[in-house]
Amino acid sequence: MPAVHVLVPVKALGLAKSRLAHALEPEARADLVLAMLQDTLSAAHGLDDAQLTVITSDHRVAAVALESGASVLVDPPAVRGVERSDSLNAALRAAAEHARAQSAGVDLVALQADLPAVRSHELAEALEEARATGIMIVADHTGSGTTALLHCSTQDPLRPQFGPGSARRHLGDGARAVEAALPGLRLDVDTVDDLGVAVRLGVGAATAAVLDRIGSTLPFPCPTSRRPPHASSVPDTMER
Ligand SMILES: Nc1nc2c(ncn2[C@@H]2O[C@H](COP(=O)(O)OP(=O)(O)OP(=O)(O)O)[C@@H](O)[C@H]2O)c(=O)[nH]1
Ligand SMILES: C=C(OP(=O)(O)O)C(=O)O
Repeated sequence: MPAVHVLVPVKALGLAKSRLAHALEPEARADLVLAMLQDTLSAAHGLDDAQLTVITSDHRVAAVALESGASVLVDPPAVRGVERSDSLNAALRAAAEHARAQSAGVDLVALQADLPAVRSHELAEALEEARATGIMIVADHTGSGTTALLHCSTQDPLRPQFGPGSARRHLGDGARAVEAALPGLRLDVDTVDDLGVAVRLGVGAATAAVLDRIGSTLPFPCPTSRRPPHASSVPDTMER
């Protein structure tokens, strides 16, 4: 039985990363989404005793997830193919129930899929804090969103409230905020500016390779700097 089950939701590629649509053609955007997912999963695989599940209804996303060693859960039927405001949280609730049915006491982490600069040690640090505290969030680099909801040492059902302004909702619902800096874990990439910051922090190998191929129109230098495989310190170019 795993000690922690990491749940990573990804919507259909045709709908994903609409805030990058002005800068990248649909196929390039899809490739970038898949690459950021790969790098996020690689970092999560570095956690001790972890099981990973990607929740998606997209076959290309599912293929990348399976190749990385994650399990795949299809979106629950009520939300499949429908852009409803709560479909993301419904998908996470269903996945959390599934994970708990497999292993009642498992810790849960609902993790964003667009964290190309995240490091395993950042996830481990957040998890350690949550194991001592209970329910915690990692707020995103803007302070308003949530990149991870950690649900440790509790039998309560997961209550994900992702979406714009989610940090405040999670905190209002009793979650505590992880205080450590964790710049890669906080950097969810939604805009071209976010992507530029991620490149300066050092993105994972999959994202770097895609940016090297598609990034000629982006306003920062590609080829990108790849992060060292076992980097444990934060570069001083870091921005939050
Ligand atoms: N499985 C699943 N994942 C979802 C769903 N809706 C959103 N997601 C994922 O949840 C995360 C945050 O979603 P959004 O902010 O709506 O979408 P995004 O693709 O990150 O960016 P925008 O299109 O620019 O809003 C992304 O990783 C999405 O792929 C859903 O209905 N089902
Ligand atoms: C869904 C969220 O983030 P974003 O829309 O930035 O991907 C969130 O922060 O809850």
